[in-house]
Amino acid sequence: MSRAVLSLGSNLDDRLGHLRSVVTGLGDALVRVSTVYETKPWGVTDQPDFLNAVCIVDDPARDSWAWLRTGQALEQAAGRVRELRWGPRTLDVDVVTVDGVRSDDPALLLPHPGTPERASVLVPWHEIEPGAILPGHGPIADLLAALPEAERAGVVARPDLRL
Ligand SMILES: Nc1ncnc2c1ncn2[C@@H]1O[C@H](COP(=O)(O)OP(=O)(O)OP(=O)(O)O)[C@@H](O)[C@H]1O
Ligand SMILES: Nc1nc2c(c(=O)[nH]1)N=C(CO)CN2
Repeated sequence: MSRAVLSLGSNLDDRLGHLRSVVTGLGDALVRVSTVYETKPWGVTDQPDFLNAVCIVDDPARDSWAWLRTGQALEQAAGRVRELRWGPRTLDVDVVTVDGVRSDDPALLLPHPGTPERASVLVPWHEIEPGAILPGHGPIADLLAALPEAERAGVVARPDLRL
């Protein structure tokens, strides 16, 4: 196991700087990274807009748990404090998929269960891997097409913000 899709989000402090810290921290494991998107918050809607991006990573030495630990270490380095569920955060790194792995361990749910409903994940992922399949759910192009137009409209590319 080695290849993973990670979703990145930030809506506090230096949002772009936090996303950049992930790109830097992943180093040679980074294969591809999407454009940065400005997105309307889902879940808790009374909070600042997010910057979101998705990246593909590859490292034969890391399994799915190692990708989770990598994400958590990057969150900690960005000063993340766990407060409200779905609330504001300096940096959120979710493991979306790792190869075809399925896991129902609450500490590492794979694929990440929020993915089919989240335009903030599907839009950037589709940009860098249009033919991707979400294990157990099918082509991400179909998941994206099934979302309400308002959800997709809340995800706006920010090509002026370079990772
Ligand atoms: N695929 C996954 N990626 C990241 N964390 C996961 C995953 N599956 C389970 N978790 C667990 O979720 C917890 C972190 O949740 P977090 O506070 O980031 O949730 P959230 O970002 O508010 O909500 P959501 O998980 O719906 O995006 C951690 O304890 C982690 O072990
Ligand atoms: N648009 C958007 N909304 C969110 C996000 C996120 O990354 N993007 N993350 C959340 C916490 O998990 C809650 N809400």
